[in-house]
Amino acid sequence: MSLSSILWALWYILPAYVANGSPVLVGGGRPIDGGRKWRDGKRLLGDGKTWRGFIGGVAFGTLTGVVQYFLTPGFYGDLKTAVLLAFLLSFGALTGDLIGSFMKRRANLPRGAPAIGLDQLGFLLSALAFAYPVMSLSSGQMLFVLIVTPFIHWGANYFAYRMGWKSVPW
Ligand SMILES: CC(C)=CCC/C(C)=C/CC/C(C)=C/CC/C(C)=C/COC[C@@H](COP(=O)(O)O)OC/C=C(\C)CC/C=C(\C)CC/C=C(\C)CCC=C(C)C
Ligand SMILES: Nc1ccn([C@@H]2O[C@H](COP(=O)(O)OP(=O)(O)OP(=O)(O)O)[C@@H](O)[C@H]2O)c(=O)n1
Ligand SMILES: [Mg+2]
Repeated sequence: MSLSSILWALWYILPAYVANGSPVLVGGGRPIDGGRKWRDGKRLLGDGKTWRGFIGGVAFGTLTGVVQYFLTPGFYGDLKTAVLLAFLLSFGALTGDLIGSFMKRRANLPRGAPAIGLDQLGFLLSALAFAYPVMSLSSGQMLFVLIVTPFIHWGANYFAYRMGWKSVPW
């Protein structure tokens, strides 16, 4: 695979990364599950999934797509496509994140406990699936993004931990 197709793959997926990373900075407040429990007596999603994090993440991710369009209009064709793609990548990423937390709670893992694989790739697979109908990566590019995202995710989380934004480095 060429270097340029690798760089375009990272450019394509960037809104999903911003959407997934920004709740750490903008999240908080009322949890999406409203404190409700599932029939197993555990929380539906937990206090780590908030409305402010979800909506803020979708907003920043979508905004990223607007900025990307003005930097590389040719990649998207038109602004509408760029915005729709960024919205679907962001909404997909954060929906995948919620599904991941739902699964973690069912597996009796407390908020913030690591779930290797799910934490690093759940949001990504969901983002790719939501965005697929609008614009998609080649299979080689998808494979590349799937391989590098766990490393970027770990790097970003470690960075956020060192900055004091997160209490755990994962
Ligand atoms: C390849 C190796 C070994 C290392 C890579 C090192 C690397 C790429 C470091 C990135 C450092 C960096 C710029 C981090 C962003 C800071 C940040 C906000 C991190 C928060 O990460 C939280 C984490 C939450 O994950 P979880 O919910 O799944 O547990 O999110 C992971 C983040 C990513 C997968 C994406 C990485 C982030 C970016 C490429 C840029 C994201 C930019 C923002 C979030 C800023 C937007 C915020 C606002 C308010 C505008
Ligand atoms: N929809 C979201 C997603 C994340 N966050 C914030 O971002 C932090 C890190 O996100 P994440 O690692 O996904 O949550 P965890 O606290 O690890 O919870 P879980 O075990 O459910 O993944 C959360 O603690 C929370 O402060 C938020 O407010 N709203
Ligand atoms: Mg976590």
